[in-house]
Amino acid sequence: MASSLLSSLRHSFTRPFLVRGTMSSAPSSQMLVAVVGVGLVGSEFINQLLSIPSETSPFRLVSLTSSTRTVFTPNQPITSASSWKSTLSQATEKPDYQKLTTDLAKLISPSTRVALIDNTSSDDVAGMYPRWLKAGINVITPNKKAYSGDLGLYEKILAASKESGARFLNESTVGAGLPVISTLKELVATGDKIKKIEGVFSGTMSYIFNEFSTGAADGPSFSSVVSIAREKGYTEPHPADDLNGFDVARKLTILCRTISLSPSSSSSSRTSLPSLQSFASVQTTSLIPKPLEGIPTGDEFLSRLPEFDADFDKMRKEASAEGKVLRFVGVVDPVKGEVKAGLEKYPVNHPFATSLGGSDNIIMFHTERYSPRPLIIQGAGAGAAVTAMGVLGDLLKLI
Ligand SMILES: NC(=O)C1=CN([C@@H]2O[C@H](COP(=O)(O)OP(=O)(O)OC[C@H]3O[C@@H](n4cnc5c(N)ncnc54)[C@H](OP(=O)(O)O)[C@@H]3O)[C@@H](O)[C@H]2O)C=CC1
Ligand SMILES: N[C@@H](CC=O)C(=O)O
Ligand code: NA
Repeated sequence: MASSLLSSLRHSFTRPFLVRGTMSSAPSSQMLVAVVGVGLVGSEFINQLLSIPSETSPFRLVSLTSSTRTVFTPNQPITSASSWKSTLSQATEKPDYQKLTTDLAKLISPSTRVALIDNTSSDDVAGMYPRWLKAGINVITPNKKAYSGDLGLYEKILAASKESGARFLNESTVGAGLPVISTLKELVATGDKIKKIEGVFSGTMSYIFNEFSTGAADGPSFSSVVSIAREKGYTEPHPADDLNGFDVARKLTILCRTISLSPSSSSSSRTSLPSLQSFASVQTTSLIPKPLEGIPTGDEFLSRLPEFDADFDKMRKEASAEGKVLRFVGVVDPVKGEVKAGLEKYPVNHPFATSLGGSDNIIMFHTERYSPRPLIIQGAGAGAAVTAMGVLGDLLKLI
C-alpha cells in the first residue's frame, strides 16, 4: 500500500532539498520521523518504514530512542534496515525527552514537518504528548496509555493539538491495524448514531479462548495457551495487563472518547455514555487469580499460573455442558449508558465461536444506518506486523 501510494506522489514530491547544509535528492516537502520504543512493534515499524524506496519517500528517520539509548541524526537520516539496531546499540547518549522535544521542534519549517512515533507502553512517554503536540510535533502511537488514562491528560492532548494544529493518530490502539478508529470517526463525523459497539477486542484473549474453549469439555491447559500467546507477541509486555481485562477496558475507553470527539456526533449518543475518568471506570471482570495479583514480572506471573489451571478447566467444562464456549468481550452501549468488559458464554454456533481464529478481533458497529445488521470488522487484532502497519498507515495519513 505504502509504495503504490507513494509512487503516485513521486512527481509532486521529488526535488532537491536542504537540511542543515546537506544537499540530497529527496522530496521537497518532508516528514522527519522520530521513533521512541524499538521492541516488537517498534522494530517492525522501522523495517516497514525503511522498506519504502527512499527516492519516493517523504519520510526521513532522524531519531531512535530505546529505554536506555538515543540517537538524533537529522543530517544523516537512518536508511538501513540491517544496521539501525547496531547504530542504536552503539549510541552513548541516554534518552532525554526534553532535549528531544527541543531538537525536533527546531527542525520544523514550512517545508518540514515532524512526527514522533511512540511504540512503547510507557506512561512517562505518553505523558509527553501534550508537550510534543504543543511544539508542533505530530504524535502517532499504538500505546493506549494516554488516550485511555486520566481524563486530564487526554484533555491536555486535545487542547495542545488544537492549539498547534499538530495531529495525534492512534489507529493501532484498538484492533491493531484493523480500521476501527478511522471507521468510527467516519461514522460519527458523517452523522450516524452509534447504538452499540460490541466485540472481541483483545488479540490475546481471542487467541487464548479460541484455543482453550472450543466447545469440548477438555483441551490444552489455560496456562499453556497464555504462554503461547506471549511467545507469539500478542500480549502486553506483562501478560497480566491482558488477563485483568484492563487492555480491553482501555480500548473501550478510547472508543467512547472517539465517539465524544466528533462535534457532529449526535448529542444523544454523546450524553448517554458515562463520562469515563479513565479506563478504571469501565466495569471490568479480571481473570487474574487473587494470589497472582500484583506480581511484578511477566515471567514470575507465568511460572505461577499453572497453579490455577484446574479453576479454568472447571469453567470450560461448565460452558461445554451448556453447549457453549467462553469468550472475553467488550461492549460500548450509548443507549443503555453501559461500558463493560468480561468473560461471557456463547452458543457453539455463535459468530464469536465459529468465525474467530488466532488473534482475531471482531468488532460490530450497530448504528442507526447499519441496522438491523451491524457493520463488522474482523481480522488479526494483535501481532507486530499488523500493529506496525496501522502505525505506518497513520503516518501516511499525515501526508
Ligand atoms: N504487540 C501487539 O500486538 C500490539 C501492541 N500494541 C501496543 O504497542 C506498544 C508496543 O508493544 P510491543 O512492541 O508489543 O511491546 P514491547 O515490550 O516489545 O516493546 C516496548 C518497547 O518500549 C521500550 N520502552 C519502554 N519504556 C521506554 C521509554 N521510557 N523510552 C523508550 N523506550 C521505552 C521497551 O524497552 P525495554 O525492553 O528496554 O524496556 C520495549 O523495547 C504497546 O503500547 C502495546 O500496547 C498495540 C496493538 C497490538
Ligand atoms: N495485548 C493486546 C495487543 C494489542 O492491543 C491484545 O492482545 O489485543
Ligand atoms: Na485499529
